[in-house]
Amino acid sequence: MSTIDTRLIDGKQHAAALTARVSAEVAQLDREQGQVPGLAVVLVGTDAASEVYVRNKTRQTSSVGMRSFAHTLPADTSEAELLALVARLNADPDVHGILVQLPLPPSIDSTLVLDAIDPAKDVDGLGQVNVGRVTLGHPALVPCTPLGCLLLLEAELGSLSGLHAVVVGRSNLVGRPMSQLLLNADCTVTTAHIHTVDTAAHARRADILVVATGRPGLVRGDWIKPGATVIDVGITRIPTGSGKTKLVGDVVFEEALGVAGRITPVPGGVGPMTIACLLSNTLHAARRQWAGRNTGRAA
Ligand SMILES: Nc1nc2c(c(=O)[nH]1)N[C@@H](CN(C=O)c1ccc(C(=O)N[C@@H](CCC(=O)O)C(=O)O)cc1)CN2
Ligand SMILES: [Mg+2]
Repeated sequence: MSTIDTRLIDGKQHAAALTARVSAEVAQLDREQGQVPGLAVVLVGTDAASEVYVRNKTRQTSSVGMRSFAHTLPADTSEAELLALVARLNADPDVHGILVQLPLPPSIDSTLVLDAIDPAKDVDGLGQVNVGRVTLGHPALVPCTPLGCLLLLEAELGSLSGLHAVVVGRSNLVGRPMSQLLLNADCTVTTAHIHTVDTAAHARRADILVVATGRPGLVRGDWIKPGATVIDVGITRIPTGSGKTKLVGDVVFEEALGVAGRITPVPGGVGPMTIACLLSNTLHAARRQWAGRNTGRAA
């Protein structure tokens, strides 16, 4: 049986190209107009993975020439204290983007906090105004991970019009906005989730298969239509047996090779695009605030 020569989608390379474009635009804005975008990142508590992500975000924000404002709050911060910080950042003219790192401690209502962010500064696109705009197909600030997936798909495939996309997972962070973005890109979209009967059968019909469940090894090689493009959003750290650990996705990578036409590796696929898209969203948000408009890019 002949196998397909599966092409790896290099997320690091795509992310580096996007980051370089943002960096060049930031330098030009500073040179020509003396204006510098600012991003505030808020971390509550000491979750180890979140600390790493926030450190990477603040480092990359500074490295593209933007102002970075880091706010690290203790795990016992009250909802009212966090809402007060968000209100201060909403009112701060040097802050054009606000990101509250998730997950928040269970004592804090994430929805309340995300909805308190000024929609014009909501560079994570997780507040109800931007979610609603994406759903209506209107210009919006779009959540970073699904935006990164969409940019990878468009860079690899060109027009997505008419393709059948299957999204496995319906989280507010990835699955739901991903399905909406693919619908807006004129795909025929199926969203599979924990209650779906025979997810494998749906997956086998996908030209584009996006998997965002956080369940390592869920998608086997025989779930993939030969030649399909597979975007693996899952990132789970698992033990390797020798006291060491490694990162894996939701797709059994070795089984996908020879079946998928293209696939994102884990690590080095979708992950790097998340922060690059955050920088890009911050630049878009700043431009719109300076222009006196408060909407984001076309969704
Ligand atoms: N407010 C938000 N919270 C969270 C988001 C988000 O977009 N907004 N996403 C995730 C975490 N995340 C950013 O916050 C993120 C996850 C992974 C990566 C990444 O580059 N992963 C690398 C591997 C990194 C490693 O070695 O550990 C990869 O996949 O290659 C970047 C950002 C949850 N919270
Ligand atoms: Mg994201």
